[in-house]
Amino acid sequence: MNARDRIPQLAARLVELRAAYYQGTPLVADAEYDAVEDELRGLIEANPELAPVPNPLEQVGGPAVLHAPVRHSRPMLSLEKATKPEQVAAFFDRFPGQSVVVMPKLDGLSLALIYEHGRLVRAVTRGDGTTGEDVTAMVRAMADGIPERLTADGRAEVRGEAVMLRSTFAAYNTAHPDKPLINPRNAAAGTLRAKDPATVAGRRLRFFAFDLATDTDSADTELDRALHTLGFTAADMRHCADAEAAQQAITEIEQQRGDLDYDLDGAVLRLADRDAFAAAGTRSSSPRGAIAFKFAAEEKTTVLADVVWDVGKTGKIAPVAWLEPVFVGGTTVTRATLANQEVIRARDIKIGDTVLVRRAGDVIPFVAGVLDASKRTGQEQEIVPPSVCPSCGQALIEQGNSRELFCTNVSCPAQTVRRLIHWASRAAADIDAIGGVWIERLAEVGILQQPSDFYHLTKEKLLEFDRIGEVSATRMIESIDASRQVGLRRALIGLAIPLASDGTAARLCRGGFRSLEEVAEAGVEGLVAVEDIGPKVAASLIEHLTRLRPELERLRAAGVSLDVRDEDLPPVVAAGAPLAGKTVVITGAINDPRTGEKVPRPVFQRLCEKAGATAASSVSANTDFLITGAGVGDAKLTKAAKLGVEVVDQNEIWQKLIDAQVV
Ligand SMILES: NC(=O)c1ccc[n+]([C@@H]2O[C@H](COP(=O)([O-])OP(=O)(O)OC[C@H]3O[C@@H](n4cnc5c(N)ncnc54)[C@H](O)[C@@H]3O)[C@@H](O)[C@H]2O)c1
Ligand SMILES: [Zn+2]
Repeated sequence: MNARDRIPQLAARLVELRAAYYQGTPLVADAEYDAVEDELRGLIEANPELAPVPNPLEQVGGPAVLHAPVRHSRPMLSLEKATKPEQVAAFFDRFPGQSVVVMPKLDGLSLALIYEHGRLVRAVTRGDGTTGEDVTAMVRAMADGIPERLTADGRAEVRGEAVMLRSTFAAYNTAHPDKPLINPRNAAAGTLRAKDPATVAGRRLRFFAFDLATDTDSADTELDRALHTLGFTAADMRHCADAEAAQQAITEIEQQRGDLDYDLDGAVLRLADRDAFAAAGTRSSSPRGAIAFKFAAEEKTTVLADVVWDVGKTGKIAPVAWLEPVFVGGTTVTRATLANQEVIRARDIKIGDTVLVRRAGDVIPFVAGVLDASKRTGQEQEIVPPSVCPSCGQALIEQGNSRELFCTNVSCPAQTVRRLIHWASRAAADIDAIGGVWIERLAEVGILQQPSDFYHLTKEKLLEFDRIGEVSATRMIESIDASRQVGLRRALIGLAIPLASDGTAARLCRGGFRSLEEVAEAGVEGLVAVEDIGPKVAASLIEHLTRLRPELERLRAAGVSLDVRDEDLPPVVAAGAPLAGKTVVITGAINDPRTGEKVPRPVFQRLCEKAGATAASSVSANTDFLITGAGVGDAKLTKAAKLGVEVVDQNEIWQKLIDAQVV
């Protein structure tokens, strides 16, 4: 199609997509929307005379269909996009000698907060950039990080992004399987659009500031200091003197992306000095003093080709989406979880649908829902949960609010394979020379049925298989031999007992149990006496360890150690322990300052414990120190500041550990 026809078509599509998006019902994922914008931009650049009037690329946001319109004192604009280092360098060249801040481009919705004589008088959405909507009441009710009063005279306008934290989003969806939110951005927009805070309980938002204008010059001209002094949490700004430093900061933000508690879709570069930013002025739809560097999309749409019900190691039967391959979150995804039948029902997902796939951070790829049901052709098929186990045929049972399905047949073949694979996994016995495919094969022919069977495999038996040669057979046997030292904690993990987590196994070791048999004999009362082990977990442990008693005996007979290992014992507190009596929370990446080597967090935690500290997993009023490594998320720091918890850099702690000869 020629540009003359294509341009108006793309322009109309943009208008349509924006309208839907700003209404809170996007029709496509952002990546697809951006592709339409990019194509249109490219065509107009090549054919400027064909630019549509009006040109949607020079307009901001969505249509102003607003209940309570408020005109902005100055437009709320988009940002010019950059994808290449050259564009970052060009930005620096435009502003020689200026300091630039690089910060995450938060994926929420922008708000303008207006303060008069130090009081919050109005909170307004961006709207079409010229006119926004008054959302003051909902912002007051639902958003954290927005002070009601400021020590600022005259008029002050703070702009920033209201986001739903990923943790809030996840907690809400767990608590409301029947009315799930599709992604944090949409959820934030929907929350502020609600008429009544009661209908959106549990959906709190957080505000991060990135812009400030005042009509007096009392505030600092440096943006982040000024925002901080006023009592705002600003977007995490890093000062960069040149393009190279900025590129480095962008890379860092992208690497941290998975560890942060909010979605971000890029990094923003902006002149650090407020006056310089204002003086740089604006283009039709973006300020000149800032650009946005885009990251790879964490959400894309693709076709749901099929749903397969997968049998897990504890017998849970979970729906797995088979997808047309899609590049999202940095990899090609072909499988994603659909969680359970309630999620499928609540999100109204059918086979053949174009679905939104989300892969953010370390979370397993997830089918978030169907964006545009009008794409349906009528050929889509209902996803029907099985009534019997796809592996053994036993009738399934349903459990819990989300009606999870379970096969309770202990000799179910699929479960057997899953359990064997789990026993061999790194967190458990770590038999790394035998992969899942071989475990499945050995289980099929009946040689492997339970963990103890690994220890009766011989090289001769393995060599009977066509595709196992001398070298791999030797490696397999060596790997099995090494795993005999598995010990109490990892053996318990390897047995995959429902409700018992890796943490449970660690707590039992620290609680003084010396062997798996001792745990099995302790009774429910004996186990709940251990800190942080509840009655349900204890009951499950006793039930399953009693059932597994003969297997424990077989493992022992095969020379497998089920005794506690030294490294899992409660730490011996060093004399003159420098952290005695302190409760600490560790966050960020930890590196040994003497070697610069990365130190896994559990290892560092153990060192702190040896120095007398008690480690906790989240910051509370009881925390003495928040120990920070590299790349710490704002959420924890903010919480620490709020609770008056002292924030201590890892290097200070390392010094104490070194001085006390703990390391
Ligand atoms: N899926 C869809 O159909 C659809 C439709 C329209 C727009 N979109 C998405 O919306 C976005 C485009 O919106 P846009 O062009 O209005 O915005 P933009 O990408 O140009 O960015 C401007 C916005 O970034 C936000 N922001 C976040 N952190 C910031 C920071 N640290 N400093 C400054 N601003 C910050 C502000 O809210 C500001 O309004 C794109 O990501 C696009 O994919 C999607
Ligand atoms: Zn089964």
